[in-house]
Amino acid sequence: MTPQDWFPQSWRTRPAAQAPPYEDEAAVQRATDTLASLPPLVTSWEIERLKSLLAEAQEGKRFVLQGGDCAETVADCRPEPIADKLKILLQMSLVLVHGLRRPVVRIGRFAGQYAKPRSQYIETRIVDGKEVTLPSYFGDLVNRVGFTAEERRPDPANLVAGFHHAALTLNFIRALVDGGFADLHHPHQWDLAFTREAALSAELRAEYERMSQNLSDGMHLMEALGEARIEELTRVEFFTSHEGLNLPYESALTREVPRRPGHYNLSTHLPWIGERTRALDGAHVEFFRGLRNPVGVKLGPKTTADDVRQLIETLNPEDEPGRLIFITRMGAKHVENELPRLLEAAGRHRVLWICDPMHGNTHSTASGIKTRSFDAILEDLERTQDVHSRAGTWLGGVHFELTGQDVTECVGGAAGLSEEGLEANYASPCDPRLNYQQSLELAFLLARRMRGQDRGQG
Ligand SMILES: O=C[C@H](O)[C@H](O)COP(=O)(O)O
Ligand SMILES: C=C(OP(=O)(O)O)C(=O)O
Ligand SMILES: [Mn+2]
Repeated sequence: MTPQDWFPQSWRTRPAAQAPPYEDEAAVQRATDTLASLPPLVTSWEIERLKSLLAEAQEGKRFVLQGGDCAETVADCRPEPIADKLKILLQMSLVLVHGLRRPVVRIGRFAGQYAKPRSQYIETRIVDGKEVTLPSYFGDLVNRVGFTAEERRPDPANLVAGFHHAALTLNFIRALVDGGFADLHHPHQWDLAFTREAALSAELRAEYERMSQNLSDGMHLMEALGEARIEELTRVEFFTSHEGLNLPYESALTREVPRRPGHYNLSTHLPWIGERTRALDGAHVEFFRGLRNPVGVKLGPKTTADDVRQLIETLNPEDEPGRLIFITRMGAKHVENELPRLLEAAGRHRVLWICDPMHGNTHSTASGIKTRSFDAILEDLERTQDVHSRAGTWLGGVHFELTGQDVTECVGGAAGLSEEGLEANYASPCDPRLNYQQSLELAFLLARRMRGQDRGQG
């Protein structure tokens, strides 16, 4: 079960891209020793269950909704942002269940999405008239976003602090879900405070209310008829995911478990490898190949057919169902040119294709604010769907950077957020997220379109 020559630390023999510039290796070792001694965040049972659901998504029987912050922060480890994130993911999943007539697998980018790869390792700003250069912000697992030498110093103590905040986040999510917060019979409970205010257009609000009423009526009818699948359709589960970037952290939480072969990364259900760290001979691919978790790999427009074939060969040599996810993030302009050859290269191997329409569509405004346009995000999704449907492959999910809060980070959407409006509430420490309304609107547009395509095929 454990691949040849692999052990949780075997990645150390390979070059690790994006490794934080820690100054005190002994302090890193102390932090990882602490992590290795603590109880894990998730269990192998949950991981195997997710893998079986992903296997069904590969076959076109389910759809995956993966979303959350670009960079989680310990400052936002508070009840409202966490509950609002669950609510928007629940609302979106309801729209998708209704539109696609398929169960949706909900996977948060949360409870550990604290490590960020960066384009530049250093950042220069003018402070009090002087040029100051400091390390970039690499996520709260490494340093802090504030622009002082102390905050930007990679501090190994953040590895343990990040783990504790991931545990608090997950504990709250589990309590909410187990306590009935996410019960599909009562979708009105998930309304965000501002749903009834101006945040949703009247048209979308009416459509959402009609749909949740229909769904709720339908469920009660199915229950009355003793429909067996109702339990399956209404059971709400959340799984966690994050970029498995910081290998000292990830490997400290990778363990053998009683009664199952192999090693599990018990820091999350679904770790993924980022676009910047997927080198075939690099440390991340080496580490991931030995995990029993399902694993994701981000694929950008420069990915070659050969990369795809070798990633499949290295990460899923036995073609295990539900094991390998390719998260394509081409950018609206590149999808049609670059995606078809990757689908062809994967051939008949078992892969779950998910579209991340965020990371290929980032640009900066003239005043230097990072943003994404709603239209480009939608276009990326639509083109990706079209390429899949022409190739006869199933687009099995979507991956968004989003928040349940009313931020102003991406432009466009029904409310017509303009570049001038971005500064009103731009809160992300890294990439721009869809706000509540933009997220729900996208779910509606996607569900309508996929339903139309389904009808067209049927
Ligand atoms: O989330 C993805 C990356 O960490 C992010 O896009 C990097 O942003 P940068 O190009 O500003 O470094
Ligand atoms: C770093 C990320 O994306 P990518 O690796 O696709 O650039 C991310 O999803 O936050
Ligand atoms: Mn991002």
